[in-house]
Amino acid sequence: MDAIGNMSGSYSSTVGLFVFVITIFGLVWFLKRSKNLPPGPMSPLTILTLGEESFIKLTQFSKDYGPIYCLRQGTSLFVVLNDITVIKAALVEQAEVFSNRLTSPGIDIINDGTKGSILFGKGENWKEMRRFGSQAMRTFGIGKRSIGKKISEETIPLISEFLAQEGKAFNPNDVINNAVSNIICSISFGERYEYDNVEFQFLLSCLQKLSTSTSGLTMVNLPSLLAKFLVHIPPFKKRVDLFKSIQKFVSTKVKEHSATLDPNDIRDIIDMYLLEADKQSTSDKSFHYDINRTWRFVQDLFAAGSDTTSNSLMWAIAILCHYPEVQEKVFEEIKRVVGVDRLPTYEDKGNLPYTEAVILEIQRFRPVVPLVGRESIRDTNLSGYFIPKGTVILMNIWATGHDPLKWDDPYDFVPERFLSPDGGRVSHNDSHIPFGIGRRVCLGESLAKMEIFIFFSSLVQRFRFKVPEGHPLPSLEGKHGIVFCIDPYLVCTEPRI
Ligand code: HEM
Repeated sequence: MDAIGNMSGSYSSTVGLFVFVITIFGLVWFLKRSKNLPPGPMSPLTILTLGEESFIKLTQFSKDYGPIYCLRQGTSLFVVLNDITVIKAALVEQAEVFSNRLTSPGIDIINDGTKGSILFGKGENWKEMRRFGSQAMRTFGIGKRSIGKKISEETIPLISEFLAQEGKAFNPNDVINNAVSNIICSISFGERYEYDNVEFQFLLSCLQKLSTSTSGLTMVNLPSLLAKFLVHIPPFKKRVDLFKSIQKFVSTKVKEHSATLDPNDIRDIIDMYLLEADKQSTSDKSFHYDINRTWRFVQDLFAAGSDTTSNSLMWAIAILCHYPEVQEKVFEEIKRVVGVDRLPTYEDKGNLPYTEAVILEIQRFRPVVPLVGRESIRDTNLSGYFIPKGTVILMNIWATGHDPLKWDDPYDFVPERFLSPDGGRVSHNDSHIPFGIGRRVCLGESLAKMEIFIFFSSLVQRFRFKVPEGHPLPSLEGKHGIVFCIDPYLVCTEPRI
């Protein structure tokens, strides 16, 4: 018995020693890795307490901790980049290290996987989708089949809808969203829809519900096992069902396109995708294109391009109501340069510097994507600090646009800051990055600029926007989901022509 007792005693002291050594090693490893991290608040719950205006609170932290600092949520490390110098040092000078989007196996499950996704894709799959997306944008966005003409055509029903309100108070959100989404329908499906089309409205309602349903910073730690369970219960189940509806919608279009595909006449993005899928089926390259995942690419375009552009226009109209003198100056410039007998086109932009400066200032003053999440794919050094692999990187676009070292009176709305002293030219500021920066810069930047310019200048040419009598000015506080949205408001229009 004594021998057995001695054996078990020496066994437990060996295990105890082993645990002790592992703990010491773990502690040394942790301290080594924690050494030289950027400064930041110590609480492991800071991210959870940020709430809706996370980008504003994150900007305030930079007053205490500087342009680069870190936060923790449980075991996840977040590094926030708040000025253009650190953002360029990371996302441009070390583009490869920071080229992954913020995601996790858990989030990926909730989002129905990332295969074929340009927005959330990683590694080689993302690179191929990005190459494909850039080619698609060149061809259907700004290239030979210029979308400028289609956007100008879409202003006609848009203006009709505004006229149909006959000056009564209304919320312009739905009609603007119809026009903007129709542009993505044109490049993706090769067709636009009437605004009362049931199919179209069904698609938009799914996309709308998806963009407001659960997701975000606080889910970074979501374990895959839990995510696999959550997708079967509300509200996550609803998200999965919405994905299925969009998949069904796009798959019908894919079938129709397959049946009529002519490789010599590529009509839209679905045709381009089908052709790539066909090419890859006969090559020995790894398989990136899957016809059953076409919907994912198209859905990403809507997800990234619809709410962002609509909300930019919604902010624009609200801001014009707040600054009627700016609205009059834009109208006067358009009247002088373009006249009132035709609608402005994208080609007029170079001759309308004040109009362009107002658009740039709207995007600085109220950036619709104030915060962008990325992830480091390996250990690295940034601005003298150690950044471990897997760190969540937050690019604070709000902070760069409101940096007092780069802008005079950053919280004031002053379009002239984007003009040369004589007002004849637009002048740029490198801290103005509403479309992000680096390898994952907005794929639809050129398209969005075109849409915003054409819709905005056409609406201002045709209407004077006013707050309905007895109503308050639209609130400029906004709500931060994935997109920084303006709160619903009412406006009325006075036709100018
Ligand atoms: C006012 C309108 C828009 C704004 C402010 C905006 C802004 C942004 C921003 C900040 C990013 C992240 C960039 C980064 O990580 O550095 C992004 C990504 C993206 N945007 Fe836009 N966007 C707009 C419109 C559009 C449109 C119209 C489309 C296409 C139809 C589009 C497609 C995309 C895509 C596909 C990505 C992901 C790119 C990637 O991960 O490689 N966006 N956008």
